[in-house]
Amino acid sequence: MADSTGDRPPVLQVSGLEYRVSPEFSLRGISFEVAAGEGVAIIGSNGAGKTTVIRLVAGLLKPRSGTVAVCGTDARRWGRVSHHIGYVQQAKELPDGVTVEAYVRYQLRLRRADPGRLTELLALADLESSSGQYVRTLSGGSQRKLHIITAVAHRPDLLILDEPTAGLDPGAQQTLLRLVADLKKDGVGVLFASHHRHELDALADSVVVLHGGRQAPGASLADIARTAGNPRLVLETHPDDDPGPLQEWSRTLAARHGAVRAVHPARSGADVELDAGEHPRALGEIVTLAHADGIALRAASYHQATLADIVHVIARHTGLENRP
Ligand SMILES: Nc1ncnc2c1ncn2[C@@H]1O[C@H](COP(=O)(O)OP(=O)(O)OP(=O)(O)O)[C@@H](O)[C@H]1O
Repeated sequence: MADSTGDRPPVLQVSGLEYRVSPEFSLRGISFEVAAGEGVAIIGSNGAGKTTVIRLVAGLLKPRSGTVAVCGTDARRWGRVSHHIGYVQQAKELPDGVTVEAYVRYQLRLRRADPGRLTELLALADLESSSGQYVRTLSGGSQRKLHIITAVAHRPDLLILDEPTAGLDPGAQQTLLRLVADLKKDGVGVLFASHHRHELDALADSVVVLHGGRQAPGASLADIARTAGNPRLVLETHPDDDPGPLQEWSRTLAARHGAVRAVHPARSGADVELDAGEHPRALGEIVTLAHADGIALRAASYHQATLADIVHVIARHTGLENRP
């Protein structure tokens, strides 16, 4: 990890972690830190070992070697460190016939947290008006928010999340990411496993890249951005048509659309480079502009490297791809 954590104290220090999952798969030499208020993403393709690292840090598995220290205390002294940790598993069932209020009250008792936090926690997740609703009837996004507020009920220093927005619609994803970002601002260190760029953009200050149970040495968020390149739009005319008018028209786009960084002529049209980040509306907006100006398009498409693409490139560059 090359990204700066300033002078905030570490809430998690993982050093030389090794764990054998099966004869076919082991984690080897995993080392990283999470500082107070810092977000650290663990990324990697399917089966790279992300959940295994999460479960080791959450105390559900015991490492074969290496150390995990939480707020400066060795995690083998679990009784001393468990109250520093809040953990939200990937898929967690909620009970039948229990209201939101009753569930949060129960979790506060379970975690020996201040019972007076009920109102504050419900407000944090915007769940006040749902307090009388049965937890099983909440939307997926609200259920996930409920898990997060109960995981932080005892004011842990480290929040651990496995794929925080998986399965949620875009609106619920944004709400959830805002909730976790607010917790970071309050000084909670956040460790999360992720497959999605938008989660990194919203929460990550640094990154751990895994491939086949090993860690890409020194991989940083800057490497991710560099490897991803910028998103682009490909605008095409019919192959039998002259692409000149489309190319001529597309040259005006940089001045007319805020996300357009550069335009390059291509064989059957134009390649429109956008600024870094995600631009979910840019394609529709630019097609609308073309239509309004009488420009005939045969096809228009949006291209952005996925995290899986990026991880493969980093694994190849760092030599991890060919290691046994
Ligand atoms: N109980 C188990 N028995 C045998 N192999 C397992 C077991 N649990 C996990 N594995 C294997 O360990 C490896 C790492 O799994 P892990 O769930 O940590 O990966 P991951 O990066 O979180 O994957 P995903 O992105 O698909 O969730 C995988 O190859 C998986 O098949």
